[in-house]
Amino acid sequence: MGSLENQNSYHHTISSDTIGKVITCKAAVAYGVGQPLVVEEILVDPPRSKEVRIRVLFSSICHTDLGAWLGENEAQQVYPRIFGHEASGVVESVGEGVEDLEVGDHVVPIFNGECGECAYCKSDKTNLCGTYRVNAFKSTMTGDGKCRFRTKDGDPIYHFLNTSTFTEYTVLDSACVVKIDPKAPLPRMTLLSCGVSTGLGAVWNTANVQAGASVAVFGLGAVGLAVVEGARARGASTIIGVDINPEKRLKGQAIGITDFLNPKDLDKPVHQKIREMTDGGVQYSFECAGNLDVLREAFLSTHDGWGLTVILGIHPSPRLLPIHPMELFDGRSMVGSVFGHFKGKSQLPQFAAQCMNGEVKLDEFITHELPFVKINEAFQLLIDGKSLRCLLHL
Ligand SMILES: NC(=O)c1ccc[n+]([C@@H]2O[C@H](COP(=O)([O-])OP(=O)(O)OC[C@H]3O[C@@H](n4cnc5c(N)ncnc54)[C@H](O)[C@@H]3O)[C@@H](O)[C@H]2O)c1
Ligand SMILES: [Zn+2]
Ligand SMILES: [Zn+2]
Repeated sequence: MGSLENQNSYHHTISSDTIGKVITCKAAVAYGVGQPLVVEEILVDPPRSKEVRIRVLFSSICHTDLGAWLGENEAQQVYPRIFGHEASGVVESVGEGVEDLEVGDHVVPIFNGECGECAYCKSDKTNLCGTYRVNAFKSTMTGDGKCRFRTKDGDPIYHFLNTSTFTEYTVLDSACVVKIDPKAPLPRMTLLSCGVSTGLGAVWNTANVQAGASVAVFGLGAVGLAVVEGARARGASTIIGVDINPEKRLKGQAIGITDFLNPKDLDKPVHQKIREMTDGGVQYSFECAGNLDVLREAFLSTHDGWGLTVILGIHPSPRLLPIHPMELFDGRSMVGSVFGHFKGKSQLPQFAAQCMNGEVKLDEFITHELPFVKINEAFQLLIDGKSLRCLLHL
């Protein structure tokens, strides 16, 4: 395992020997809520019509994987299952009818697919595809409703978020695979598969933050810090980072927060403090902690009349929004953002170019690297608040 920089010229040779055949490879299989993942050999079927099989080279762990594995957030509880949705890799083979991808292409999977043809894909108001949108309650392939993974005993292993990347080989609908410039460093492109695109996109596409704006970001994990990076790149003049983990202050400052607040250190609710600091409230707040009490604080931190709160965190059921409808009469609004409102297949290549030319800085986001077999350690780093993204080498 070399350093990140060495891998910027990473190349993986794909042999044609496996095309059309079942592949035996290593995967990290979840057998139950919160149980350590088991790294073992599984069988991966060839891709069927409009599907693609990928050799996953790098995968990182997003809080959504953690929440699903802990049974905390909205997700179907079916086992055995292969989690993981933030990755990069190379196309090993393509099924019938796949025209835009070929063997050897460098790709990132997207959990929120884009068919390009349905009413949703043709609308510029949404990035939710009618067929391939993210669905936490789906655990099989779209085409035939079956699994492409099996245990060595032949039992099905279920899929997760259209992707399942904690495995050396995975099968995806081609609508959920984005081709990336082969010159782009794959280790860093892994971040574009979820966390960084989600955070940046929420600022650029969902809120459309402009230069000079004031912003508050609640939860400084990879998603929240990508919001910070997006706000910095747009020239926001005030970027307040809020986190209960004091270690996030330095990380936030390295990327671009102008102020850090730890709600535990305050003698008043954090929204009151933010309103005092910003002459009545920030223009934009972003909830990236997945906590409804935090969401209420984020909502009340914005200025009345024009404040906008963007929800990025995934919230547990069955609680509902923590606001009274009359509070909306004060002119604050709230909107959800999935995958930063990026239409993955059509817009991610351009975003990747902006990351490569330095407009967006990705340096701070990969804090750890581990071999795939140490995946449970990587989960623990995220649970303990020590890592932003731990890059697993498969
Ligand atoms: N909308 C989407 O498309 C999308 C995509 C990716 C992730 N997510 C969700 O975004 C959230 C963040 O993901 P991540 O990978 O950055 O997670 P993370 O675990 O790395 O970061 C979460 C941060 O929130 C902080 N936090 C926890 N409780 C808090 C509180 N009460 N007040 C302030 N800060 C608090 C933690 O200390 C941590 O720094 C998760 O809920 C995840 O499921 C949504
Ligand atoms: Zn994610
Ligand atoms: Zn579509």
